[in-house]
Amino acid sequence: MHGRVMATNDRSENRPSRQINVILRNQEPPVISQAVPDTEPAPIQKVIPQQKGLFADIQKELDQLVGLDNIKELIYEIYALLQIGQMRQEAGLISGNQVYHMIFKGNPGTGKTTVARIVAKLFQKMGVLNKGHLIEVERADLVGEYIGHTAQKTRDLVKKALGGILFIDEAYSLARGGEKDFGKEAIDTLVKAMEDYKNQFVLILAGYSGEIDYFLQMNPGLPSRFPIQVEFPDYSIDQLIQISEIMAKERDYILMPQAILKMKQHLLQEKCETLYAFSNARYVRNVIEKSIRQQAVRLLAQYSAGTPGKLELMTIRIEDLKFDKK
Ligand SMILES: Nc1ncnc2c1ncn2[C@@H]1O[C@H](COP(=O)(O)OP(=O)(O)OP(=O)(O)O)[C@@H](O)[C@H]1O
Repeated sequence: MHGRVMATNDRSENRPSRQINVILRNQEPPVISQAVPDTEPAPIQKVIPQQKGLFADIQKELDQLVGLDNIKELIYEIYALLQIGQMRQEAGLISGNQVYHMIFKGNPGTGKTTVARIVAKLFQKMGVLNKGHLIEVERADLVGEYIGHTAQKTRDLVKKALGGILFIDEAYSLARGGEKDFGKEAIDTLVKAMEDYKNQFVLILAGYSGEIDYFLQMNPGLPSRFPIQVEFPDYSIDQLIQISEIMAKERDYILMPQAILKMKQHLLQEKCETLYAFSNARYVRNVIEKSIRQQAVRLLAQYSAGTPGKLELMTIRIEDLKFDKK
C-alpha cells in the first residue's frame, strides 16, 4: 500500500512481533484486532467507543470523497497511531514524537489539497497541531528577489503555518534553477524550520509524481524528513462521473441520464487528449459550474413569462453541458 506511516522511534526489534490490523467501517466504532504470538494472551477484540466521536467528523468528510482508498486507510492509520500513542502514554509506555511531514504525489485535481485540509483537521482534533489551518503556497510565495529576501519570505510563511499545515504545491519548482537559484535558499530555510519548529507545523510537499521523485533525488537530505509519502492516482471515468454527480447534488442539481452519457464521452476524449495535464476532479468541477450557468441562461430564456418548477430548476440537461476551457 502507498502511504504507510513509518515509526521513527521504533524500539521493538527485539520484541515478539505484534501486528495491528485496522478495520475501518462506515459510521461504526472502529475495531482494532490484534494478532499476537502464542506466548502472549489470546487475541483481543477491543472496541473503543470514545474513538467514534473524534473520528466521526473526519470519516464523514472522507466518505464524501470518491475512491482514494489508500489515503483513507492512511488517515485512519494515523488516527489509530495517535489514539494508541495517548493510551501508551497514559500507561507509562514510550510514545515518542512521530514525524508527520508528508509528500503528496499526483496529477492536478486528484484531491491533494482536499486531503491536506482533512489531515489538518485530524491533527487539530488529536492535539498534534493546535490550530489545524492550512497555508497553501507555491514557489512565488516563497522565493524572493534578492539575497536574504527568500529566507525572510519563507520564514514568514512558516510562522503563519505554525499550529497547522504548510502545503507547498508544485514543490519541485523550488529546485528548478539549481544551486544558484533562490529556490535553493527556500529549501534550506524550510529544512531549518523543520528543526527549529519541530512538531509545531506539518510540511506537505505536493506535485506531479515524476517531478517530486526527481526533486527528492536532487536533494538527498530531504526524503528521510518526509516519512509519509502518498500517491494520488488519476480518477477513472466512472469515478469522475460519480464525482460530477456528487458535485451537482451538493449544489441541489441533478444530471439527466443523457447529460451523464455525454459527460462520459467527453471525459474519455479529454483525458486522452490532455494526458498528464488533465485536471481530474477540478476539470469536472469546472464543467459542472459552467453547466449550471448555462442552465440558468436556458431557463431564463425558456420561462420569460413564468417561473420554472422546482424539478426544472434542479435539472441539468444535455444541452446545458459546457465543456470549453475558457
Ligand atoms: N475524490 C474526490 N471526490 C470528490 N471530489 C473531489 C475528489 N478529489 C477532488 N475533489 C474535488 O476536486 C476539486 C479539486 O481538488 P483538489 O484541489 O483537492 O486537487 P489537487 O490535487 O490539490 O489539485 P492541484 O494539484 O491542481 O492543486 C475540489 O473541488 C475537490 O473537492
